[in-house]
Amino acid sequence: MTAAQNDRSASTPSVASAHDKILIVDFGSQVTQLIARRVREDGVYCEIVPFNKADGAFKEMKPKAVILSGGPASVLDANAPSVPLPLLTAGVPVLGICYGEQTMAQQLGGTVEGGHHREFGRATIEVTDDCALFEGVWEKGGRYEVWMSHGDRVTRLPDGFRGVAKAQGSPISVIADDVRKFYAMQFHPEVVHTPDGAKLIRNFVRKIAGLTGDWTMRAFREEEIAKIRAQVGKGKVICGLSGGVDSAVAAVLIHEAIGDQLTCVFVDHGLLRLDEAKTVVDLFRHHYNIPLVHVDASKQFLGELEGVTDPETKRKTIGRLFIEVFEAEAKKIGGADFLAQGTLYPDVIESVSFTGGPSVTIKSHHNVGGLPERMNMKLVEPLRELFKDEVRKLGRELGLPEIFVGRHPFPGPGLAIRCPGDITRDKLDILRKADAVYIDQIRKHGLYDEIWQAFAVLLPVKTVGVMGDGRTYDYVVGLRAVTSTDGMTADFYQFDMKFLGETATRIINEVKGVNRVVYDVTSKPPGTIEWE
Ligand SMILES: Nc1ncnc2c1ncn2[C@@H]1O[C@H](COP(=O)(O)OP(=O)(O)OP(=O)(O)O)[C@@H](O)[C@H]1O
Ligand SMILES: O=c1[nH]c(=O)c2[nH+]cn([C@@H]3O[C@H](COP(=O)(O)O)[C@@H](O)[C@H]3O)c2[nH]1
Ligand SMILES: NC(=O)CC[C@H](N)C(=O)O
Ligand SMILES: [Mg+2]
Repeated sequence: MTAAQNDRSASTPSVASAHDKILIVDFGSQVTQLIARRVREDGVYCEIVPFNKADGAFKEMKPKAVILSGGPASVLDANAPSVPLPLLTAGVPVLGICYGEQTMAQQLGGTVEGGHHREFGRATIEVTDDCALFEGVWEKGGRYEVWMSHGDRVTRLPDGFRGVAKAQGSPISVIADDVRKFYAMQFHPEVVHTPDGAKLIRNFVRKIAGLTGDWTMRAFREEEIAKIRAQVGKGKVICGLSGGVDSAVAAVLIHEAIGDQLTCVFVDHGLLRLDEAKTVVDLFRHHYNIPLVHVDASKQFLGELEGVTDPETKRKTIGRLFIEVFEAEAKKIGGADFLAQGTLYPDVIESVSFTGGPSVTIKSHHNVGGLPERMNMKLVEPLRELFKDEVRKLGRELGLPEIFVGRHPFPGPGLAIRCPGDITRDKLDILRKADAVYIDQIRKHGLYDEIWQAFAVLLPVKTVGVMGDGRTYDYVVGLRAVTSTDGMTADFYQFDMKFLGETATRIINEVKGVNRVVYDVTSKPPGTIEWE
């Protein structure tokens, strides 16, 4: 297979599953995946499929309802993406969001115009009529806060529709056809900045489309086990195990499915944190009776990364080397047909820009966008549709100890992407020590579980200091800590200054080579969590 085949649609539709399903048609919005989250929070299974594959997926999946995402295109452009017609004539309820509303309105005979009243960010909407979508949430005459991000707007209703809400930049902001159960809105109900958005989506999913909410982590577990068995047959599987939440959950799930056909491989690439290799291997062997190979590949990784400064080159080099190591290990156990990874949905979304409804590549996660073009093993990625908090739930469902489930995420490329610029053993050594002090401080103050992810970064700058009456010219360490639910958006953590001061003092006193510490107060967006 090729890396390009890893498109952002979660997987092939799960025909085997008997659950009520929703098909989300993706027009390339950066927040499409949040629609999926909201739907799943209602206990309803859903899959995201790019608009140009929606026709086939609709036939195969037989969803009970369809949701159309937003997107960067304009329906006024030539060759603008559209909804495959069978989705609009099959008699299933449809919810259009932003671009989804615009294309639905235009395809059904209404008019969309652009260029005059752009609305970005918070906006107020006024409900002008009752509507099934608003039931129990919004009332006629009420004004409510929503989040908008558009330039085009619907200016004439298609036949059968009525307008039920208006906003300043979009006088026909929510449209409804109760007979066909078609509803659409100009704002984004899927983002948390639309405070009642989740309830509106729930009304569509549960009340209007009548789905029952029968999708649970227990069901997911059973279905994935069946899928893994069907995919793998009697083949052998190697699972990349990092000690992180995702690969631990993937390994335990796959082991439940295929038992001793599975071998785990832990790669020490020389980019791990202080004592991490030993801790992970001991911990896993102590809790699980799953064969685990510990490979020391640090020479190979650090050798090839010498002099590499560009973040994407680092990521791609690391992605390729991981696969080389996995393939070598596969040979040693007499060949393996499959490579399992704990890839999650956000890894896929951030890595891939898909053609047709362009969402851009932010960074190539080593396990998705960083994979080499040609690979001998086929991928087994049972968590590819899930968000981190869902994986944690699944981990608890599988009985994994909290020490695995509650761990902060750690990126596969490791300290390589926390050492901007070129990577040397000396720099890695300094970074390891500083990071260990920082995490020790966080644990001592009982803050570990409040924080989603925390780490130190070694900046490629030296500054002047004065220590013991002498001049120093040493590195700067940046500290990062964020809160998040799924890693897609994040806020910096608000430590008190006393904690930061104490931590800076400890780092400078205990780590030779550092004479200054700074704290990163950037949220995501506009920053990302990691620095590269
Ligand atoms: N050191 C490693 N050895 C073997 N496989 C690895 C290693 N680091 C990462 N991987 C593989 O890459 C996948 C993606 O890494 P990622 O860091 O996103 O997940 P994780 O480490 O399992 O969980 P977490 O996000 O909590 O750190 C892992 O699930 C694992 O399959
Ligand atoms: O396994 C991984 N391989 C990667 O290449 C990679 N890049 C980022 N991350 C982790 O993903 C989450 C979001 O990170 P960013 O905000 O930096 O994109 C954070 O939790 C990051 O640590 C990675 N994990
Ligand atoms: N967020 C969106 O879906 C935007 C739709 C369209 N590109 C517009 O600007 O109106
Ligand atoms: Mg990890």
